[in-house]
This record gives sequence, structure tokens and C-alpha cells, in this order.
Amino acid sequence: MSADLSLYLVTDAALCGPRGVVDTVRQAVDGGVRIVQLREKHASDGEVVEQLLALSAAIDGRALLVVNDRLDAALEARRRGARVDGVHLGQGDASVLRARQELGPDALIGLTANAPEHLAAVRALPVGTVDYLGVGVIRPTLTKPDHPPALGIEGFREFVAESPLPCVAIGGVGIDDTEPLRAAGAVGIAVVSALCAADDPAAAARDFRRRWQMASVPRVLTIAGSDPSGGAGIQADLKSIAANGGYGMAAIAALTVQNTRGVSAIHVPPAAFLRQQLDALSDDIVVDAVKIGMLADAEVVRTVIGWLDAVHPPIVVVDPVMVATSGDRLLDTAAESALRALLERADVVTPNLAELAVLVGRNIADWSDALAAAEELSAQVGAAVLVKGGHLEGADAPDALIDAAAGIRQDYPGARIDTANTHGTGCSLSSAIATLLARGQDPVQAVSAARAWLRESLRAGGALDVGRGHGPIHHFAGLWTRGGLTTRPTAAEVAAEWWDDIRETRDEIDALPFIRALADGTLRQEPFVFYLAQDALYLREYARVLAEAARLAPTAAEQAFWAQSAHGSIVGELELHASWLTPAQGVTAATFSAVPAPATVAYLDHLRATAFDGRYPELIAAILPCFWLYTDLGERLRDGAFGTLPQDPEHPYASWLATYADPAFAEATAQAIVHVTEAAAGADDETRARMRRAFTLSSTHERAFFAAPGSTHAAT
Ligand SMILES: Nc1ncnc2c1ncn2[C@@H]1O[C@H](COP(=O)(O)OP(=O)(O)O)[C@@H](O)[C@H]1O
Ligand SMILES: Cc1ncc(COP(=O)(O)O)c(N)n1
Ligand SMILES: [Mg+2]
Repeated sequence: MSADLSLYLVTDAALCGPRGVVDTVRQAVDGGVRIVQLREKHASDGEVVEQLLALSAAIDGRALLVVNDRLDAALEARRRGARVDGVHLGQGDASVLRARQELGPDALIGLTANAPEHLAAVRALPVGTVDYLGVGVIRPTLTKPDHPPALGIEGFREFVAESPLPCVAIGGVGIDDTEPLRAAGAVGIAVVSALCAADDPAAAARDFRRRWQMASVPRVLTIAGSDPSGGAGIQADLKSIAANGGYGMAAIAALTVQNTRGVSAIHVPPAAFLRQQLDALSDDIVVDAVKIGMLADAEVVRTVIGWLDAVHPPIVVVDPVMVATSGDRLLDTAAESALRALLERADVVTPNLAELAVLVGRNIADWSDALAAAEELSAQVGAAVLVKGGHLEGADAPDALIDAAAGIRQDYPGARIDTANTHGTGCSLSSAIATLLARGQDPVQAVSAARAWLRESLRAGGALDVGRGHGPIHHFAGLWTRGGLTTRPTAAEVAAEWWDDIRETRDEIDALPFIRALADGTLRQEPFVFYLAQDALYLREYARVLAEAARLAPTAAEQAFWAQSAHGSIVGELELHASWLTPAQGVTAATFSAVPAPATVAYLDHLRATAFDGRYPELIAAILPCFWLYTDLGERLRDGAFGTLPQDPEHPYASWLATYADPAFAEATAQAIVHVTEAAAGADDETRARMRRAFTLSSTHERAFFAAPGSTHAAT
């Protein structure tokens, strides 16, 4: 079997202290150590055998176990039932030839090497005698007092370049050496004190493992069914793995006859043939993560379980596929009980609502019931459960990650994307999660990043012209855009670009005497009242324009959002004006009695003309600056960007300015930005260009509106 040497723990009983070697190893393996070397310089062979038995039980197949030097102890421990994978020998230790002969062809045999003559000796050995070299020391270290001169990263790189065998870096390796050693060609790093002497070996191992993974391209295997139309199954998985930064491999468990309109036949090759595929992979390639999808029947499920138990891949994500988006069954009912044993081997399980109902054996009434069911399932199988709300009715498509044992309950709210291209979303999502986990992210992060990618791919699905049923998502939408293969930007890119477009306008607004005086409290009342009166006229019309956006909105979520904003603008904002336009403030003007100033007329004409055109994308682009510029200004005022703090109770406009920085308004602004920039990202080039013009034009009207009250300091 191909050995995963990536994070290699070498034990040191003295450093483990009262916690002991066995507990230290157990915790370190929990944290992601992939191979353990028992190194006991002073114990008797009998004691080493006992230790190997105890370690073998603690590791329980989750990592490899080798022993330093003691070939006879390894053989004896094996005779007594321990799983000892091999030995690591030094230049002065027992002969590697004898070790190979005694331990057999499948054992893992390592050899310490650090000088050119060691390489010459290795080359003289029969091929297959030694599996890897332990090369070091990298830095001076106390755990090997008689160590040779330290190689450093550069010396290690040169050694690797000459070596015929994979090299593990050992000796004085600290966490910040992880990426440089990986880049220098290490297949793994061996750590002694940074793990044995750690207060929390699991956490220390997780840190090393994360750093190692972030520096590597993970090898991700999907075991699933084939969808020849390329939108779901194996084909979707490979695209998803690639799009999320992994190297994809695929073992086909079943074949479907399928297109975007449904599945018409299923062929299940012999399960033994699947096992052959899996063994061929794990014999040669280190598998960093496995995603499991359609398995068709109970025999296939059991076959996959058998392989998982032999190989123990470090990350397993199971998408318990039972029924396709089209409604066709993809798993025998008889296999549903076999599936449970598979879930027990998973780190993350990703059922949709129907699958979750089958797995907990009861109907699921609503989303909160789904969360309870996910909690139940998570507790039963000991895995994190990502429950998916793609099949809910209504405007939302939320997901939630629940890990009963770890006490994790993470909600991922999300508006439903209006698209028919939902074929293969579940397959694609679970592969993305497996890949991101293998890249070192924790489950909460991995799901969040996978969802962001999936939503981008769902939004762009319409750009593909594939089939007449539920079409596929566009797995590479973001990559192609960023790589210049298409001109379509992402929503985030639109936001950044437009905000930058109006930089000059924003700077000019900041410099206006009205804004300066409002910020430092020296603004006279007359221009302030002028501004309030114009603002009231503006808001009454703005609310009507927002209502028009609600009327034109393509989705229920957007319709509700603009309608609510219209309500807020006519009710909330005007209440605020009323509180300022009172005799107590020395102001008696009625709210809408002012004569509209030219700047007000011009701004409103632009908004009304855009609304009258009836094109939703441009209308919301024209609406956006009022949200965005006020929130930005309010937040910067609050944070003292203008040299004064309006929170100061002495500040005459404190309560007015506080409303600019109101968190609920900030939230509405964030939502408005999302709606507008997502629409722009999904639009054709011409529409996007018109949206951009509407946005910039409104921004210049905002500046003119702020400039209208004129120059305005009180005492000066
Ligand atoms: N129209 C949609 N808009 C946004 N997200 C969606 C939509 N349809 C599905 N999803 C998301 O796609 C993923 C797959 O979910 P779901 O469709 O429930 O599962 P499956 O594809 O396995 O049946 C989930 O993250 C879900 O929230
Ligand atoms: C081979 C195969 N595997 C899985 C699915 C499920 O698709 P979805 O991701 O839409 O649930 C499918 N339609 N075909
Ligand atoms: Mg699915």
C-alpha cells in the first residue's frame, strides 16, 4: 500500500512526560499524524513489544506504525497480533536486507541517510528493499544529541534532488519549516518535540497537518456513479474537485443512462471489480480525501466499507445519494440499512431533506424539524451532518452543519437562486467540501467556501446550453472569469470595480463644506433645515422608485427586499425628519412644503426615468448609491474619519448622524449590494454596462445633493 508519510511522529518517552507515549500518540493521531515511529533507545526488547501492542491498539489502523531499529521486537509484536507496518533503521542498525526478508514485501522500511555515500549504498540495494529515507537533521536538535551537521532547508533540497527514494525531513523540524520543506521536495516531515512535548498533541498535530495540506495539492477520490451528461455523479465530482483546487480521481461504482431529464437505466458492474479499482489506487497513490456518492446496492456499499477499513483515508465525505433531482431512485431500498455502517465511517454526511427523512426513519415537517433530525443522525453515526435545504419551498435555500459530538451547529442562510440548472448540485457540493477539507480547512470553513463556490456556479449555470431538463451548474464559472476565458465578472468584482469608479465622487463628497460642518458640529441650522426639507422630498419619491423595483423584481426574495426598503424609506426616515422639523428645534416648516431644489429635481428625474424604462437591473443599479454612500459615510463619521466623534453627547447632530451608521441600515445596504452586483454579474455585457452607467450617474447626483445646501459654517 502506498504509505502516507506526510506527518510523521517519532516518539520520545522523556518528552511525553507523565502523559505517557501511548496517550500522546493517540492524541496526535486524532489530530492527523499519519505515521508513528516508536523510538526507544534504552528499553528492553520485551518492553518494546509491549509498547507496540499498546500503540497498535491506540492507533487502530488510523495511521501507520513502525519501530526504530528493533526488528525482532517488531516481528514478535506482529506474532502477538499487533499491526506493525515496518521498521526504521539507522546506518548502524540491523541490515535492511534482513528486515525486508523477515517483514515481507508489504512492510514499510525506512533508512536514515544524510550523506552522498548513503545514497550510493541505497542505489546498490535491490529495488524495493527500502521505501523511504529519513533525511536530517534539518536543524540542530537536542532529541538526537549525536546528530550530524544540520542540513538546513537548502541542504535538504539538494539531497532530495539526488535521492532515488522519497525523503522525509527529520530533526529539529518546527511548524514554520512545514511549507519550505514541502517546497524542497519532502514527502513528509518527522516531528519529535513539537508533538511529544506539546500541551495538546492533537491541536499541535492539526496545526502541522493544516500547514502541510495548505502547501500541497490534495489527492481526492470520488467513488460514485457515472452521469454521462456530465452534470452529476463522477463527472460533476471531478469538475468540482478541480475547481476547488484538488487532484481528482474516480472509481466508478455504477453507470447510469442519464440526461438532464432523468435516469432511464442503471448498470452495476461486479463489486469485486470496484474493489480492484480501489486497491489499484491505494496501492500506488496516497488518498487525502474520499467523497462517496451513488453506490446503487448493498453489495457495493459493503465493498466500499471493506476498502475504507483497510485504508483509513483521513477524510471521508458521504453524500447518501438515494434519489436523483429528477426523482429517479439511485439506491436499492434494501441497501438503506447497509448505508448506516458507511455513515459511521464518515467525517461529514450531506443528505438532502428526503434522504435525511429516510435515514432517521420519519417524516420531516419543516426546516426546524430537519435541524432536529440532523442532530439525531449526527449523534447516531458520529459524523457531522450537513443538512441541505435545496428542496424547500419558498425563497430561501439554507443549509446547516451539525456535529452533535463537537457541539457545532452552524447555519448557512442563503436566498434561493432562480435557476433550473440544479442537476448535480449535491454531488458537486460534497466533492467541493471533501477537497477543501483536504486542503486544510475545518468543516465550518470548508462548507462555507464550498457554498460560495456552488452559488457562483449555480448563478452562472444559465450561461451553459446543456439539455432541456434540469441543466448542470457551471463548475468553472468563477475560474474562467478570473482566468480571462470569459468576460463575465463575479459579483465581488463588480462591487469592487463600481466602488472604484466613483472614488473621485466620494472624495469630493468628503470634501464638501456641508459634510465637513455636519461632521464637526459647526453646521448652521439654516442649511441643515434646507437639507432636511430636500431630503424629505427626495425620500417620498425614492420610496416610489423602490416600490417599482419590487414590482419588477424577478424573485420573491428581491421583491420582498425592495418593498421593505420602500416601507422603511417612507415611514422610518420621515418619522426621523418629523422629529427634527419641530418648533422645539426652532423649525416649523411642514415636511413636504419646500420647493424642490434643482439638484433634487435632477436626481429624482434620473431615478424616475430609469424606473419608467422598466428595466429592473438598471433600476436597482440607480437605486444603490443612496444606500451605499450613506452607509459608508455614516460608518466613517462614527469611526472618527473626519476628526470628530459624533457620538459625543455635545455634538449637535449626534442623533442624526447615528442613524447613518445604524446596523440595520448597514445590513440592508449589504443586501442591496448583493442583489445589484449579483444581477450585474449574471447579466450580458450590454446590460452590465448600462447598470454601471446608472450607478455612476446616481453617485454624481448624490454629490450634487450634498453640495446644494452650500457653504455653511456657523461662527466662522
Ligand atoms: N435554487 C437554489 N439556489 C441556491 N442554492 C441551491 C438551490 N438549489 C440547491 N441549492 C443548494 O445546493 C446544494 C444541494 O442541495 P439539495 O438540492 O438540497 O441536494 P441534492 O442536490 O442532493 O438533492 C445545497 O447547498 C443547497 O442549498
Ligand atoms: C450518477 C448520479 N449520481 C448522483 C446523482 C444525484 O444528483 P444530485 O446531485 O442532483 O442530487 C445523479 N443524478 N446521478
Ligand atoms: Mg443529491
